[in-house]
Amino acid sequence: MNDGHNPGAPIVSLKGLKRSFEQGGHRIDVLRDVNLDIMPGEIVALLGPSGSGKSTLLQAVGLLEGGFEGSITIAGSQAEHLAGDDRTALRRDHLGFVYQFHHLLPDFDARENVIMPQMIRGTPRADCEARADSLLTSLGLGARLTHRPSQLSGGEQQRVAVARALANRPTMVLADEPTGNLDEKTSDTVLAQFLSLVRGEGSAALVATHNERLAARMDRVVRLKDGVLV
Ligand SMILES: Nc1ncnc2c1ncn2[C@@H]1O[C@H](COP(=O)(O)OP(=O)(O)OP(=O)(O)O)[C@@H](O)[C@H]1O
Repeated sequence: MNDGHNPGAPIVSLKGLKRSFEQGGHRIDVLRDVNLDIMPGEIVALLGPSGSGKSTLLQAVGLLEGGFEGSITIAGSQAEHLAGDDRTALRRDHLGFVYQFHHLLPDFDARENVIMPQMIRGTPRADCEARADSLLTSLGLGARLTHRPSQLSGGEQQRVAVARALANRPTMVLADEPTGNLDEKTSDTVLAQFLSLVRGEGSAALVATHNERLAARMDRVVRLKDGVLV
């Protein structure tokens, strides 16, 4: 991982982050001045009404989109101007992603979906499979390793996506409404498993949600309002 990172420093630091979009000839300032430090291992809930910019903020931290102003530091690296392979490497070495919809590959089974990020990194297949089986088993899917997404329930699919996000031992997991597509009971179970796994792994996390009750289970809650965190 990044080796210039001082363990006492934030894993993510945003300073003066701004993002605007043109909509119907108008400019809307979605992020006006976002400042946020997340420490290693800290799990932060990102709350805000629909359209307040939660996904936009996660895209900034995930180095998924350009067009931001301000400073984005990830694991000690100044990331906002990184491009190409350097940007990809920082993302691959430090970040894991979970979305509202699982985005699993339909033709691959649970284990194969989870090993994918590690294979891309060049980890030997046997090590990838051992890691995948251990993650899936700790999420209660030990008997589902060779099931394809279509053979799994929504909650099971989302747990596979959680295992995939953690496969490379990310320093930080970015989750955008990770249980937003599940019924309340399943959402509670999957979120509890997600939080316990992330804590056990020592990863930090930034989790966008509408759900105050779920947010209260995290270490800290930040709220996006009118383009700033309050
Ligand atoms: N690529 C884009 N082009 C134009 N406008 C955009 C773009 N992406 C986001 N927006 C606008 O930015 C605002 C914030 O969107 P964003 O998806 O970040 O909100 P959100 O808080 O994640 O919402 P939700 O909770 O509904 O997912 C919205 O008004 C949206 O329409």
